[in-house]
Amino acid sequence: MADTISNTGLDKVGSVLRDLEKHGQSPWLDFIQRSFTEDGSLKKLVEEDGLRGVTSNPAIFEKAIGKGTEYDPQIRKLLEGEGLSAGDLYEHLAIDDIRAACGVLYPVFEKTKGLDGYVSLEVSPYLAFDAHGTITEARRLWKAVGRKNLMVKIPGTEEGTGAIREAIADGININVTLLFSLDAYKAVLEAYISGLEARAARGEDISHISSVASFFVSRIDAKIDGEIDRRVAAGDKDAEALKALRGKVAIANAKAAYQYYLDVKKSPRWQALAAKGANPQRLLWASTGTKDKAYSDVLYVEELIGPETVNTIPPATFDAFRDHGKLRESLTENIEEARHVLAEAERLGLDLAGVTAKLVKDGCASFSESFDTLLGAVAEKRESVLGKRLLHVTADLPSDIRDDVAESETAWSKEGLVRRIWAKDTSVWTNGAEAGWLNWLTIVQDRLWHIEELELLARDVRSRGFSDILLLGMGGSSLGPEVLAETFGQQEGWPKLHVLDSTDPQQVRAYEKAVDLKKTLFIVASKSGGTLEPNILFAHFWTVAGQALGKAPGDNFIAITDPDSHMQKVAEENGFWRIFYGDPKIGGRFSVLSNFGLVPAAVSGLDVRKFLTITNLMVESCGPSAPAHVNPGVTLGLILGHSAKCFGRDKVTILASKGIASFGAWLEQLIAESTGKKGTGLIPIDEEVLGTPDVYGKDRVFVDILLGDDVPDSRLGALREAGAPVITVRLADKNEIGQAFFVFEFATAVAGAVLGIDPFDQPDVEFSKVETRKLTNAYAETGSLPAEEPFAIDGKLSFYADEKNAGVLGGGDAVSVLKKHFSRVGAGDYVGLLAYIERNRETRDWAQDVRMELRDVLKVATAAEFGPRFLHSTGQAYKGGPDSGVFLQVTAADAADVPVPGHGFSFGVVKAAQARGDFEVLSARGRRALRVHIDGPLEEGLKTLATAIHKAVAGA
Ligand SMILES: O=P(O)(O)OC[C@H]1O[C@](O)(CO)[C@@H](O)[C@@H]1O
Ligand SMILES: O=C[C@H](O)[C@H](O)COP(=O)(O)O
Repeated sequence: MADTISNTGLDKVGSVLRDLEKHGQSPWLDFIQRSFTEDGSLKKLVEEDGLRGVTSNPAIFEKAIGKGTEYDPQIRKLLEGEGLSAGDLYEHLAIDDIRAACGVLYPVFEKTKGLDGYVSLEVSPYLAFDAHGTITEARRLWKAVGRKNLMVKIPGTEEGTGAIREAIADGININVTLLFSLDAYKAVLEAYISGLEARAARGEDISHISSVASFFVSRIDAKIDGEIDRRVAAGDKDAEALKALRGKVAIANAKAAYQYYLDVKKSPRWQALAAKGANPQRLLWASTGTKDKAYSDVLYVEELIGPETVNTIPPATFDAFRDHGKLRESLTENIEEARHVLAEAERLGLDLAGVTAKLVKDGCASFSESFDTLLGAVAEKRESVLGKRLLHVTADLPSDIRDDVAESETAWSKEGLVRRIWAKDTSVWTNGAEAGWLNWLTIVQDRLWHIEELELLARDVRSRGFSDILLLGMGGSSLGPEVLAETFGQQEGWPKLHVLDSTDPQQVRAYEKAVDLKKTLFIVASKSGGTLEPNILFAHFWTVAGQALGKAPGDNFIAITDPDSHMQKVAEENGFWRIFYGDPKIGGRFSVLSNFGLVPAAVSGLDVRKFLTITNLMVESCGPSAPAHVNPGVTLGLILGHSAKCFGRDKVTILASKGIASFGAWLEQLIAESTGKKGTGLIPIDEEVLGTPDVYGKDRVFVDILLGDDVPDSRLGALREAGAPVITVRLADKNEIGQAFFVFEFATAVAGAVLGIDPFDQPDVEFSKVETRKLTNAYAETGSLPAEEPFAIDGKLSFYADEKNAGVLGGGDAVSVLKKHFSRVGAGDYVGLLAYIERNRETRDWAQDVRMELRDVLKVATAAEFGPRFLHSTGQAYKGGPDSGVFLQVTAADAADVPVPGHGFSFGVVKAAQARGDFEVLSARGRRALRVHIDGPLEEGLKTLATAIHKAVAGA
């Protein structure tokens, strides 16, 4: 079938199409395309064939916009300014086309006094079963197109029917689409009439409202004929009677609908409306292209000609009818025969009601599919036009994972899961409390609307001449700011941002020394406001800043916290300079694009408006109108989720370019705390140096986050060849880091859906907090932590474990205990080194050396973490995730302690209690956990421990 009208025959005098008018039927065209309107072809049809209207649908727009390059210049232009989504772009293009066609048809509209000259634009097919969504969209489109000769197309589903009534009462012209059954048509006509009545009752004019009921024809025959053929082939006893119905049922059904129309028109109820100027809702024959080549190619035009009707004819049929169509008033012919056909169909069990009901469903689904394809094509064009303004996610996957992910993308599209995420539909996850944690989806736009607050703050901070900013917070309140501080560095003329997320006394002192206390702006960041660390860090720095300044330092303190939190009270009571609020519907690890990341960004001199504007491009890329297969957040999430769930590849190994190296620490929390629960989840592995394929098991997926033109580590090639999945996330420059935050947030939500968990809670973190609280309370009461007994001692190293672990590890020297511990590591496990010591360059190097040796010898994934920082990050997964972790906790005697003002304990005590609380929960969860405590100087103890580990695993 031709996609466009050929102009052959246009020169013929007296087009037969024009003569349809003599029978009271208006020919409309079931087709729209920009070039066709622009080059005058549409106008020619109006002038020479008497064309009186145009209809479009998602499948038609898919062909027009989704294919070829005709619309590319406009897409490029539209994307020059603000960041539009695929859905926004489609709507701009479609509305322009509809308006242009409305312009061509307007003379017809005027000449026929509003009877004809309409152009139809369909509401999103995704809304077919959503009454509220449909009416909202119908109103929006009516306004956006702004043409009197527009008809908004609404499906005649049950939900659509309610919207139709409202739209008519509003005075919007409606083309009801996807009508197959007489019953649905009756309901729609009732909606039209009652809509008019409602409007008339309000004393409003009803004479300008126009509506058509699009009754689909050929699709019915295609279905019924298929069933007939199937039964005949199966040797049905009624084969002959069935064959006699082939190609007849759809037309008979249409004729029955027309009879109903005539009856209603005669009714007193209609007459009353007619007296007020109401126009009848004409029947429009849709789906009139012949689908079965055995039939005449003009069957569904020739057989449905009658007064007060419309036939919207597809291009090829239009040409064919012009060429050899015959005119006669066929619609009112042989009504009895039509009734007989319908009765026969019923007698023979062809189930017209069932077929038409299914056709509605299938019709909605297939328009949704076309819309997906269309939006997908637009999204791809958008991505290519935006080019380096967007980060790019690509993946190199082994075929089994690739196929699985592709299948899942199709399922995600079919089930509308992207839109359901945006609609906060909890059934995407566990039907739990997820809806209360989804405002991160819209926070970028929200913050852009309030950007002046942040810009004002930035100006004020700059004018006050601070030298440093010290942010005190944990997890989601610190890791995002830390990425910003490390990625962008100190901005010229702005204070330097430091982030402190530790209770280690040495570390606290080190930060205190690193800043000029008199010229430092302190940010206390805690969403809940109740987290222990920011509260005690506040107590300490409030005291030392006060001492340095010689007065209460409230003017140098800012709080970022959720409304009504304990921290808000603290800030108010102490006269903080400013308080900024978080959104309580965003969890900590999803909060970096809220004030928790933006306030530190603004005060350290980053251009937050630019940052958010760039980030918003990615929000749109992952938006509700970006179908699964072109949605980078979905692709990323599905790969991560499926690799773990179906292929045992649950160690997400993060590699990052030097310029954005700290991103991994933020990503670790997001992935681990979100997915690591109920015995499942993804285990992030950050900062491992790449090795050769032989040091890896089959439990890895690699995520390579590259900046600019950085080339991937050459060793990745060998891993890829060895069958490891490799995802590349490429940022054109650092300013796209906000896009990286968002795309991983979206991906994590998707991976959570794949894993069947609630990605927004953190059930196991709470337990170690409880254990810690018990211990600090005990200390405050008794002046010491409860005594504990090592099960083995070797010089300055003492070993602790629960009874079960101690039983397995036995006594002996350090090497033998460690040997037994690491001998429990098997394929698919990971080793977690959990160090409750100061985190500085030297200790990080130490931990890195030890973990790399363990990785290379044991050939398993390794994590090197510092407490209590990781407690608010990967700690959740270590306790609640898969039982594949083998942990070595490292604690040490503090060289010097720092008291916590106003509390009966010190930082050293808190850190010790946190380590013990953490260890108790690991043990209670049955994990393979060993604690080694270092007495004496730390550096020496770490060396001894590293040597013991080396010996323990040598030759393993
Ligand atoms: O911002 P808050 O409430 O102090 O919490 C800090 C961190 O602690 C956690 O609740 C885990 O303990 C994280 O989810 C969060 O990011
Ligand atoms: O309004 C027009 C309908 O969307 C169209 O006629 C459907 O035709 P089809 O059945 O050929 O897709």
